[in-house]
Amino acid sequence: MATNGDQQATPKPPPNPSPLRNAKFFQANMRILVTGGAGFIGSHLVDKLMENEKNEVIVADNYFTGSKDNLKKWIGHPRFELIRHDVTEPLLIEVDQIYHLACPASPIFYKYNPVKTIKTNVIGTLNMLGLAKRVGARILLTSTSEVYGDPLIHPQTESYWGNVNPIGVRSCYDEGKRVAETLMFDYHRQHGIEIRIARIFNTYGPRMNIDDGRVVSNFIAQAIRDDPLTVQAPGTQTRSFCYVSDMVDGLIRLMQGDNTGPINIGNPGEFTMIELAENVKELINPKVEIIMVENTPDDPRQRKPDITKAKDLLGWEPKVKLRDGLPLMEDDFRTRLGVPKNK
Ligand SMILES: NC(=O)c1ccc[n+]([C@@H]2O[C@H](COP(=O)([O-])OP(=O)(O)OC[C@H]3O[C@@H](n4cnc5c(N)ncnc54)[C@H](O)[C@@H]3O)[C@@H](O)[C@H]2O)c1
Ligand SMILES: O=c1ccn([C@@H]2O[C@H](COP(=O)(O)OP(=O)(O)O[C@H]3OC[C@@H](O)[C@H](O)[C@H]3O)[C@@H](O)[C@H]2O)c(=O)[nH]1
Repeated sequence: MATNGDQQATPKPPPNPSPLRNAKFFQANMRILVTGGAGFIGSHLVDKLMENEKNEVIVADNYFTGSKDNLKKWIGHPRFELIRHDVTEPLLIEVDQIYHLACPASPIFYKYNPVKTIKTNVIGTLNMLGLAKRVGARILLTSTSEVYGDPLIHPQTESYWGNVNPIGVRSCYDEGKRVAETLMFDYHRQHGIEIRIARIFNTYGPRMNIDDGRVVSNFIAQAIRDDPLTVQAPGTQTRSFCYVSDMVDGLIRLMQGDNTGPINIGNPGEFTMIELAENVKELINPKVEIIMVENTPDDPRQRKPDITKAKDLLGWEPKVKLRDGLPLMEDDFRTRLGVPKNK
């Protein structure tokens, strides 16, 4: 273990912000870009940012795993703009803040085209840092608990450097995010860019793609369809699940605060995948079967955030327990699948 990134930093003063920030006739006080804003977390973040009438929100998304449907209530709103854009290409706009989320997050999707995933993480982050540098914007990267790989310390603190396979099938994502974090700190140290890094732990909630492939969405869709819940062997591997409203609150606090991070944002409540399946069965469909299926390579065996930094520096901790969050997601999945509760 060694010192954390933000302790090593000797930041230069940030470049001048865009003159638009203080322009007399500028409609909104804060123009915010959300890359990946048509996705699961991004669209909930947009909802929250749009609640503030002083915010103007621009979403840039290539719709690989996201959808315009997630943003339909904002399309046509005067403070909202949606751009079909791939972050591996430069983007020339004027903004004050950048929430950089664009990247497929479900293992099935990020492994589908690994070269594109690593380009999104590396070239996409370079492009967004270039934009931040040109206009003097503050930029937040949604990094991941996957930077800890298959962690050898538990729970994971931000000072842990991780245990990552650099040539494995998950590397396009976890090594990609690690390079993205490096780029963030190099732009911070070399160019004085204001950076924020969130290390997000498994997040769930309404609007996840039904066939997203991640465990919570899989189990809920399976329970509603009366299909067996597919626990991947051995089933004793653990994850800690954060409800999306808590996640969005944490991201906004990090962006608005004074700390570069990296800061873990996640819910420390830890469950084995067998326990998660049992909870879904009990809450959603007591008749459903639980089966064991084959796992994929390099699946991390344990994962739980130490959130001391988030509590101390952001005054943040999650409020929604798993057993309260699952039914909220069930309602959304039932509506989209067209299967009412008492069919
Ligand atoms: N949900 C989680 O559990 C979790 C955990 C850790 C980190 N994260 C990070 O949070 C962010 C959002 O995750 P999510 O769960 O909302 O995933 P998601 O797949 O629902 O959303 C990702 C969005 O990025 C867009 N996108 C992908 N590649 C792009 C590209 N090249 N150019 C432009 N847009 C692109 C997708 O179309 C989608 O709208 C990601 O950066 C992910 O790595 C999520
Ligand atoms: O149907 C399933 C799907 C998954 N699983 C298991 O559930 C666990 C979680 O798998 P997920 O695919 O939901 O997500 P992972 O935790 O592996 O990766 C996630 O981590 C954090 C983020 O960066 C990303 O959203 C994603 O990479 C794994 O142990 C997996 O083997 C099942 O038991 N059954």
